[in-house]
Amino acid sequence: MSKAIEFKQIKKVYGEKTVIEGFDLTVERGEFVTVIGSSGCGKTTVLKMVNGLVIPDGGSIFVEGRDISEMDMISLRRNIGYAIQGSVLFPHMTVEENISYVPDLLNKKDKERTKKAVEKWMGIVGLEEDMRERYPSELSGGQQQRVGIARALAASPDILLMDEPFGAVDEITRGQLQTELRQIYEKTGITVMFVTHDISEALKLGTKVLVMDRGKIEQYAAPEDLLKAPSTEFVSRLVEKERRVCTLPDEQLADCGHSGAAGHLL
Ligand SMILES: Nc1ncnc2c1ncn2[C@@H]1O[C@H](COP(=O)(O)OP(=O)(O)OP(=O)(O)O)[C@@H](O)[C@H]1O
Repeated sequence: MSKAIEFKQIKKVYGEKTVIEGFDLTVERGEFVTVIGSSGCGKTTVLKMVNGLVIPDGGSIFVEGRDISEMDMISLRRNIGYAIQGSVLFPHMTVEENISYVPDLLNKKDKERTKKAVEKWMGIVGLEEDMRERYPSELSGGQQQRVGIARALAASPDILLMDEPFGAVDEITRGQLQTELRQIYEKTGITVMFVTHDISEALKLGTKVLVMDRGKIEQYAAPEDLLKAPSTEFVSRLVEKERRVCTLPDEQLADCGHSGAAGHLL
């Protein structure tokens, strides 16, 4: 596997407060990394540093092998999809216009190609054809979230950053969106970094889980390893409920499907 994202000795200071220091992380290409940790521990900051929305105060970040401080932000972001919680759609644009916004910038002349991309992604995220002409205010929260995901994916980025993208939807929609996202990931082989507060979601979706506390990495491991061998007290407490939901012996934990009902633990 080659490296998609690499953080080397990253430091971030807000005002007087150092929120991240000595942060090293490698995300291999094709990995689905879920990021979980206590509130305010720096998850969003880490994510936003990948697409240059937050600039580190020390260290280097490499995306697909290139130091992002030497790249122009437009070409960096072109290759990185970004979806966040709630509706961040352009309210004055239809569903179609929202999804085609970035592809339109990229294939200015090829309207047909953009139209096909919109059609394809609406289908994949489960949006009905007749929603094309609607405005965000005419959609439910779950539908708006789907448009947000389609928009993040429509330019076919190699990397997808998601910050609690399912935080504002009901449990059923959330389950559907999780399944759809996992299928998109399996079909496209995209590299994903996904921030969540929900340990069940982190274990269910991730091929690797990054557990953070106060700007530091507590553990970075496959879900089954987190359950089998939590490396700190913090991780142990985090996965405790999941382990109780799974009443299998340790060696079979990997097969339990990580589908416990722990909900929001943090
Ligand atoms: N622009 C900013 N200015 C000052 N402090 C900030 C800024 N952005 C974040 N912080 C602080 O940095 C710390 C890390 O914030 P961040 O949003 O990365 O945490 P998080 O783990 O994503 O939090 P949560 O889980 O609550 O969303 C917090 O203490 C936060 O208050």
